[in-house]
Amino acid sequence: MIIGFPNPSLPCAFALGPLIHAAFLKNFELDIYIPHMFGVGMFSLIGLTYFYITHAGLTVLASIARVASEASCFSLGIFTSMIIYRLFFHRLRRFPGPLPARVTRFYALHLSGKNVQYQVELEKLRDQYGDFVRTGPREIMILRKSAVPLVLGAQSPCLKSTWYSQVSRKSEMTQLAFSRDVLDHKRRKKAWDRGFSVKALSTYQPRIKSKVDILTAEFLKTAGTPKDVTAWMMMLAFDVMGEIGYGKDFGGLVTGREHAAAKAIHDHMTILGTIGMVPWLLYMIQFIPGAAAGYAPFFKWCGDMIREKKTMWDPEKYPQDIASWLIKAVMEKDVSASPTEASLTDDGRLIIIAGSDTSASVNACTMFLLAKYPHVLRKLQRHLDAAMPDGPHAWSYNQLATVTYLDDVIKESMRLMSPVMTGGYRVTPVEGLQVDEVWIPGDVNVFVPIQILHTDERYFVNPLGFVPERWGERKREMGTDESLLIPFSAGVYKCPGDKLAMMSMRIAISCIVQMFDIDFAPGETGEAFATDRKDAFTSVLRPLKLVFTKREK
Ligand code: HEM
Repeated sequence: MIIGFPNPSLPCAFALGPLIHAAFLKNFELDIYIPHMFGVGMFSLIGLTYFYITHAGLTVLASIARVASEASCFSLGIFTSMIIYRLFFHRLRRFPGPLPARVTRFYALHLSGKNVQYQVELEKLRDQYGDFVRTGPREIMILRKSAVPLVLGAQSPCLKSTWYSQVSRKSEMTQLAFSRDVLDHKRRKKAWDRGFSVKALSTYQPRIKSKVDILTAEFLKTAGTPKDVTAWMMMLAFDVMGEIGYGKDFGGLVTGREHAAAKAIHDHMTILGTIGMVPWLLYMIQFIPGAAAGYAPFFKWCGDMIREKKTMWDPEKYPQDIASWLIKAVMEKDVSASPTEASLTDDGRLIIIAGSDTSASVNACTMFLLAKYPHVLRKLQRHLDAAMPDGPHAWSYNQLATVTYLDDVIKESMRLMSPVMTGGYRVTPVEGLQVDEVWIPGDVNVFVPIQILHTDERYFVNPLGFVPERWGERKREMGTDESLLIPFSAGVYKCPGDKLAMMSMRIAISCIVQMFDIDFAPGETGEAFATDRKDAFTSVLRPLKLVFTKREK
């Protein structure tokens, strides 16, 4: 018997749920406050239990049982309210989409978790529901070419969505890519851009070539025997980014083994890519002791490198790598400087994460496509031979500028097998966004899935064919719209490393193609490689066995 004390009945606890939801939860960007809510929830439960024991004369067990049933009723009230609201009253209620997706982000996690091929699941949703699909309680996937400038373009009013708060909700504590503060992002991007200037790129070019030389020497040594290009292109990309990013050698190409830092990233990529479907879940995982332990070698490597570079800083020396450009801004207290030690270290990780898997994926996919379409390989070889008739010894980056077909091949490879498949999530401005005949309300997450757009038959003739000529000699005939090729995204959040990536891919692909014929290894069809690409924000590829045979003169 409790006399004179608050005695909330179970119906009261249930009724409190919708009240809290209507007054508080539904009006905030909850994703980033989930840990706080858990904290408040736990604190309240313990407090209430203590109260019933000390002030209401209940035994410990009775008190726990009572709080548990009240908490269950309260949760039931909240979830019932949420479900009813999301289904029948939400501003997106009229948009088509699967029922569970309207209710919870966990449905996206379920779709992604099936086979880590979210891009395939999204394609099915597009086929079933059309160009505007409600893929989450407050998320719309848009498949219209007019959405590209509106959502991603330089003049777009859309900002980065909650997806980018998965590490911290404070921009000054995170890497550039996760900065949601417009001014912070704009300021900091200038430091990155300096690291990709024409002059900086010219210092990187011979160093990339020297890494590619190690790779081609290895291919030459073992010519005719099957090579896993997925693994080798990854080691090349990491060695390149170690060199260009930090002036350090990961040593993958020489040892033939993945560096511990690289392995730390790859071991967790698919799981993190999937959990990222529910950004607040990913945000919370970092608070679980030991959950990020697998990443430790990578975090340590980047942290050590940044510290070492700061200690050895020489203001007189022209920066030789991307990290040095970022550190230069910090040392000179430039406005573009990474604001905190934490954000600088996180930027340091971004250098490797952003620059390696993406380029590795394009290189491996291009090798696959050249093996599958030998007439394209032959044509590219003819163009390279014409530009550099004296063969590999006369290879020159300047001469490559005349081989426009090389860029056509790379672009077509990125169109057909985009290394970033789904792409960045944005949030609409308060006044909403008009896309053709459809008005999307404000404060709604939107995205244009890159891979599906790239293979949309309305926008690309023969969308599943590998036709590099669509970017060159047949551009007009095929009506190619370059603005719809967005492997590097677009607008203010566009990849600043695009020119470095293009340079690096040009060097790698031209050197390999100039020296070798490329075929599938016996028993390898490339079928699984092509169809089983995982979508972990950047793509994760299966091994692919190819044979590189030295070309006859
Ligand atoms: C083929 C290679 C590459 C592809 C396809 C690619 C693709 C992308 C895409 C799609 C984004 C935007 C992601 C979003 O909207 O959230 C991005 C951002 C970024 N990329 Fe790349 N990238 C590549 C290579 C590189 C390289 C070599 C670097 C050099 C370190 C780099 C650095 C960055 C950075 C710093 C951002 C964040 C930009 C921002 O938030 O403003 N990327 N990249």
